[in-house]
Amino acid sequence: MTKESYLAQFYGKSQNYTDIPNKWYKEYNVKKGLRNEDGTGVRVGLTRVADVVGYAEALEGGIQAIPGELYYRGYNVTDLVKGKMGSHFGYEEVCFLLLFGYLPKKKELEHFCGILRDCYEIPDEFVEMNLLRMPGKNLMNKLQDAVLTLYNYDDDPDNTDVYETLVKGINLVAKLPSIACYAYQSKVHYYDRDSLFIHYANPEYSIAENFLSLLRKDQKFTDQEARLLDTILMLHADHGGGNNSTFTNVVISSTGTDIYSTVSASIGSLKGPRHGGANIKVAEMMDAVLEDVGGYTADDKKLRVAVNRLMDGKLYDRSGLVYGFGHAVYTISDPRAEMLRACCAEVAKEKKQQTEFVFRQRFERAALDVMKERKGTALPTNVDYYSGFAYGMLNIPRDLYTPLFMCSRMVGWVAHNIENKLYDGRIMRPATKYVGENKDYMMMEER
Ligand SMILES: CC(=O)SCCNC(=O)CCNC(=O)[C@H](O)C(C)(C)COP(=O)(O)OP(=O)(O)OC[C@H]1O[C@@H](n2cnc3c(N)ncnc32)[C@H](O)[C@@H]1OP(=O)(O)O
Ligand SMILES: O=C([O-])CC(=O)C(=O)O
Repeated sequence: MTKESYLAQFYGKSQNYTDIPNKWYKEYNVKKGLRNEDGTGVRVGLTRVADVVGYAEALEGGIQAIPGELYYRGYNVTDLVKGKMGSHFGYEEVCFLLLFGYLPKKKELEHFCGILRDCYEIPDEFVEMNLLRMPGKNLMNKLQDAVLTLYNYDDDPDNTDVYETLVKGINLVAKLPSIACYAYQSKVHYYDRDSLFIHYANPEYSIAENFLSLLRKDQKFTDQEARLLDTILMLHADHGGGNNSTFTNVVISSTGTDIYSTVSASIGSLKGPRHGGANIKVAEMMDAVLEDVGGYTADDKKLRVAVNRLMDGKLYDRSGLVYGFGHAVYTISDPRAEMLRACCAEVAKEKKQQTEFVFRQRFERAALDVMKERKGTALPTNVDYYSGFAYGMLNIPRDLYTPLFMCSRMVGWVAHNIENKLYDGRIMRPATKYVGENKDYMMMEER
């Protein structure tokens, strides 16, 4: 027998000793996934950073489904997105709002943008040693690694004072888009065998403009493209304290560890396909669906069959999931998906990608119908369903979909980290119930 087959044998045998029957969770009142019976999340904190509204309390008890809304520091994100139209870039304004709690005056925003832009530059040796010499085949893993390495570039990395956390956090918000681009160029060069180019960050640019300029060989982009990316960044900047990566952030930070360790853990969480990693899964799933149904002209019946095949684990990754649908808080709709759908409709016209967009909408309708029929409850389209489509129209490669989500969410992680340090501060330490038996140790020869 090989070593591996011994391991498989031990693993098989272990099931007799380690099983936890499902009914015990109910018996011991354990909230699986930190969820209540009705699917709502167990309350683990108080926040004034953002409000994710997906249901109301019904008069007769329980919850009532309502259209989703998202507020940053009390401002509806829809209004924030509308408010920047034709004037400033909105992501920086949202960063200010999330970090400081109020909308900046013009001068305040200018100063804040100046501070951010002063942090864009990445030291040459960091790029050479950590990104070019050590390319990563998955950018989220590489970015975890890069963030941990930034610890070494900080003179006082273990200082976790609130103000220091703010300063270090702003530095990360400013630097990570450039690092993500460079990590991508390195991956493309060394793993995908394509040409390498590394542009320098431009301190005149907003974060969205800077990202497009670093990514493209000719560094050119249109204002419309930068504004679309800016809107996407705004929509991903925060999602309350309960989403997995933000919760991870405060759990880790509650031990008193440094911000680099904390953020690296959040990146690991966001990578998961049931969280931020769903944006890449949607893109791959749509390729599989397109192939399965025979192209864009497939009728609605074929699309419904494809949804059923996905749910039965017979198509794509066999997980049974239709990526880009369902949410832990939103019931009827995710406001970010609604906004992104509208943005995509507009840009698809200009980019002549209406065939793809119409197909995506038709698949969405088929998925919503089939999932409602099979699950008995509506599962909403979530932010990840249209974000990848929008990135695609900006010629942003798939490798960068989840990293872009991460770059945007960094500010939310920092804001919640600070809030938690200020107003909770206690080490997170929930409990588990031991449900095994205690046994007397047996000497080797007695077993
Ligand atoms: C930025 C973000 O993180 S947004 C979410 C991105 N993730 C995805 O798009 C991945 C697909 N979606 C999912 O996996 C889930 O909907 C999650 C993780 C987002 C939410 O999970 P939960 O809140 O635990 O799911 P919920 O309790 O609402 O699910 C109810 C039922 O619908 C099923 N379901 C939920 N979403 C989906 C889906 N997308 N495809 C198929 N079935 C689904 C669940 O399996 C469950 O079925 P069951 O009752 O037969 O066991
Ligand atoms: O809130 C959640 O669980 C997931 C989500 O949409 C996000 O983090 O943006």
